[in-house]
Amino acid sequence: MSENIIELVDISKTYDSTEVLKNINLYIRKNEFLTLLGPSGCGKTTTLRLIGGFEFPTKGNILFEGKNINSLPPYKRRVNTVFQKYALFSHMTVEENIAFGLKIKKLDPKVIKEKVRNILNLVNLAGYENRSIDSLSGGQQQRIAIARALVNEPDVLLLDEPLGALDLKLRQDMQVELKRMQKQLGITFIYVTHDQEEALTMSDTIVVMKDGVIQQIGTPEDIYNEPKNAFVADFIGESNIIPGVMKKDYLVEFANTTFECVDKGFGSNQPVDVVIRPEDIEVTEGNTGMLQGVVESVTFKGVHYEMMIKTDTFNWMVHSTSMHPPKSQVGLTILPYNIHIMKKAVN
Ligand SMILES: Nc1ncnc2c1ncn2[C@@H]1O[C@H](COP(=O)(O)OP(=O)(O)OP(=O)(O)O)[C@@H](O)[C@H]1O
Repeated sequence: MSENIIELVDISKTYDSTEVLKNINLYIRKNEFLTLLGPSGCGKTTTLRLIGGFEFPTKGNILFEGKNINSLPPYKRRVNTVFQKYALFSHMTVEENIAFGLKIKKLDPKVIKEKVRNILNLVNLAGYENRSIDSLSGGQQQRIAIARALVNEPDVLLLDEPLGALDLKLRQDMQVELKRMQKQLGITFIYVTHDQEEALTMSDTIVVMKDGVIQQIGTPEDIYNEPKNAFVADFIGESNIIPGVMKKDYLVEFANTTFECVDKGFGSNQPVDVVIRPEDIEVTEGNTGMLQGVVESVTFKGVHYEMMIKTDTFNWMVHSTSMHPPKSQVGLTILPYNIHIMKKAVN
């Protein structure tokens, strides 16, 4: 048996002659926390709905533990879903909401009570059995929605922007809690978000999508440090993206200057995108550095200063813990391993 729990093989999905998923190949390992990340409309929810069985692929195969489940209805898949709108039954108590699926399965009432108690412990809402849904905060309701899915002990939990409606502080707390639950229960989580920070915080694997095409699959570190193209680099964090030309091995030209870089084997005279993170540019005072510029603006961001620095050819965004005042002359230095050479984005 493969260690992949779910495999999407050459999946395409067309709605009214528009192809919204284009040849998706994705292998999801048992017990991993995998996140589908991308801008609105890129096909994240559609991918999740295909896995849940709420939609069927136009082309390709979906495998569960190696077996084709293309035509299996949702209730026969060992998969549960938590949607953004939690869809709890507001006229029922917490216990009735969580027990709903178990009652349908005709489990012994004593077993149901025990399971509800355990799952409420897990989501840190022990003793909430008899509370009405209306009396709970948004964050508590969301935890009940998660508890209701988890109590069925699915092998895979699909989560579609489950924290989207919560405010920032609560969202961050819930991110930590969700991750803890996932590890504790050993369930495979497939998580949809358009929030890059959320994806970086929680995931074992991130799948970056754009216009129905997978742009990159990797660990958060891979995606952040080695983005495959300018789209991924820009989406995953603020970056300086400059058109450049690979001159020959280890040399790239951009901003009218030739820089040493780490060779990617793209060949000579290739047009490329050069991506440089704001925190990877060193700023020094006066007529110094590899490029010379003038500070246009400074914004205090709490941990660092964000400076916009204008050189002859480009406006650079720089993050630094030391501040250089507006209008001051500065030098910029970029080390070879901080110069990321990218292919153009795929469509
Ligand atoms: N039932 C449908 N009929 C027609 N088009 C659809 C249907 N469902 C989704 N689409 C289209 O498919 C594309 C992908 O939608 P999807 O909901 O998967 O994107 P998403 O990445 O989840 O976006 P969001 O973050 O906004 O939810 C969109 O252009 C959407 O309009």
